[in-house]
Amino acid sequence: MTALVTAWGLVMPGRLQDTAIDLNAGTLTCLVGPNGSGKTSLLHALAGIGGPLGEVRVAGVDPRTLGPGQRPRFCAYLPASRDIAWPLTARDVIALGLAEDDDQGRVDEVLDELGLAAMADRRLDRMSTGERSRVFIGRVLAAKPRLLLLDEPVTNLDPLWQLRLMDRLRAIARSDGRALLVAMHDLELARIYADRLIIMQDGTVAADGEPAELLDGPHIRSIFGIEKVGGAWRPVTP
Ligand SMILES: Nc1ncnc2c1ncn2[C@@H]1O[C@H](COP(=O)(O)OP(=O)(O)OP(=O)(O)O)[C@@H](O)[C@H]1O
Repeated sequence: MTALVTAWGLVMPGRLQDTAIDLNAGTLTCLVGPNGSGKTSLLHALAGIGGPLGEVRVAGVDPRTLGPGQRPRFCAYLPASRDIAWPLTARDVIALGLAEDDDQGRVDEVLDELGLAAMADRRLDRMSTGERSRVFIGRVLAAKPRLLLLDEPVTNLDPLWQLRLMDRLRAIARSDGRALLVAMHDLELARIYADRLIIMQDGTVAADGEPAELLDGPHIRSIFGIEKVGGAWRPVTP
């Protein structure tokens, strides 16, 4: 199978070692790793945040070279920090994610999808943290990008919305043949939803494979310092 996304030569001194990654169409890949292991740095490198480095191709195109009108069609990035209280409405923020030839009607579809229709005209600074998170997620879903890069999308969401969002993300990958790379800390959600798991450690890919195999293998103990005891994760005791 030809990869939808190929990237190579991604290097950020002290943050990301020389990294290459391929992502297939129709797959949801979860990116896990301890704090400071390089998950956000890898997403930044792919999104071109802080300037382009290395090479990135999405369906043969480097999205980092495109203008704001076309780029959302190829790649969208959800930052981990969503505490921005802009005086904009949910509708305004989601519309920011559209590509230039998108129909504005798409905004209503996204509002519905994320349970935000009733607060479409409410300002971000008058929303709860989880509601605001859903609005920012709506912005990156708006233009149906081929590559979706999401940094901790379920943080701040209640349990029902965590599951609804992960269901939706998996369905988006499958039905539209897109590639999703999702950084997260919840290993059990990753087990349920990921088609593929990448474990980062010290700015590099330490393991890459089938989620259940990696989560039940030796990497979790050695990289995270936790282990399953009686069905629950516990710190490894010396
Ligand atoms: N802007 C920056 N400049 C220099 N170093 C940075 C910068 N941002 C992060 N780092 C360092 O790069 C390394 C990787 O950080 P990164 O944010 O990619 O980790 P992460 O896996 O996303 O962590 P977390 O789970 O805490 O979000 C860390 O050692 C961090 O201290």
